[in-house]
Amino acid sequence: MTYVCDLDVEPLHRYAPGGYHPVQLEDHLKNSRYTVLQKLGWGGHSTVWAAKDEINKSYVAIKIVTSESHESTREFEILQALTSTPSGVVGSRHLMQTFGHFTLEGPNGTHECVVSECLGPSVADIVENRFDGQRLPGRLTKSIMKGVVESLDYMHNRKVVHGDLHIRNLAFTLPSMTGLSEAEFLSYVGQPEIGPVKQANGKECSSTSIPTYLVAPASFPNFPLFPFRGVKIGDFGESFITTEPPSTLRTPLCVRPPEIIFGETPTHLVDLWSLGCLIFELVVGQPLFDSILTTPRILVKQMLETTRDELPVRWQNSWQSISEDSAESNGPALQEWLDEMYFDGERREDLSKSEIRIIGDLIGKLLRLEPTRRMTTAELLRDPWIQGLAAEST
Ligand SMILES: Nc1ncnc2c1ncn2[C@@H]1O[C@H](COP(=O)(O)OP(=O)(O)OP(=O)(O)O)[C@@H](O)[C@H]1O
Repeated sequence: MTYVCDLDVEPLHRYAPGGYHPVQLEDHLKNSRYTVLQKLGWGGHSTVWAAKDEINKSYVAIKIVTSESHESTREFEILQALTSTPSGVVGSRHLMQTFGHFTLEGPNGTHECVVSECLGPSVADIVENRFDGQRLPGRLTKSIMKGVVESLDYMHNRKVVHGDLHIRNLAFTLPSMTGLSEAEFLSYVGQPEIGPVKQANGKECSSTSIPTYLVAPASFPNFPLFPFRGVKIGDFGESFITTEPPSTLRTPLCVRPPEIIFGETPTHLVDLWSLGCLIFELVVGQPLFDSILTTPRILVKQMLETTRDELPVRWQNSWQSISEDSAESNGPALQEWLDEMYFDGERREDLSKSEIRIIGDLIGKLLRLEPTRRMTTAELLRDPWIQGLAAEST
């Protein structure tokens, strides 16, 4: 049976045994402790909902993982270990707070659920929707950069690797929602927009595995960028402890570190590569490496051109087998590319030429093909320019 819905959201075929749990607004979860009010988003392995916590009279995010995926317990344990530190500790301030986890039985199986703080729109969403796909003001960019470096340093000191760092996984911190009425909360995050699910022949949906309607992710129409409360790193679904690395990572291709492309076991050094890509995209408003229709071959060629590094010897055999032509460098090198992209005469240019030089130098030290040659977060935090930045948070 084929089902259709006019909303362009999570794929309907994933509402099947092993897949997503069919959630409807006003559903009560965990013995009625939580009431679902709005959808926050969805990913390859979960749908995420804003819910009222009837005990604490506050609002939380509940990530309901597909029933075939059992990684959320690990995600919860990592998050809890990271955020159990008092909130004043530098580094932990910029990590999503987590409150608990539970399991949910449904027509598609048993789903693990993680309860965490409700965050606002992602940095990518704000750039797209508020700044017309351009770039954030330089002051925010620098503050976010400092917060992310502090957080990564905090995580790496605790032997935790994020594994999926990019601007879609950075979300703006919301003001406190405790004590707000449901109507006030919804006026803030946005009223739910729903699209009915029908059978392809127009008949009503008859399967219990499939929701009767899908919900668009919250649009946060009244989200004020100022006063700026900082951003937090979310989505710890790929995170791991350095002593228990996975065999690979599912980081989006355009920010995937070269060692993952060449099949090496991930280490904390993957986050340093991703940080270099993230800083470039934050500053410029556009990803460093092509994100559309890219392939590992195109990507590695761009990495060689941009970094002007030699490919480590141990990867050269596999590179020969995937590259059709020689890897000669004919594109712009990193600093040249950063200058060209930042001072393009079309977008906001409120960082100075000397700041762009410093940022280019730091990105260059992170984007080393040989993972062990990358600048560490401890070294970044000793950099005088980084030290002079303020990471705003509440
Ligand atoms: N705590 C939160 N507050 C607000 N929105 C959230 C929160 N957690 C997740 N979201 C939203 O839900 C989306 C999906 O969450 P997340 O990326 O954690 O899911 P995922 O299944 O691990 O995704 P993928 O595996 O595809 O990366 C996010 O992009 C974000 O828009």
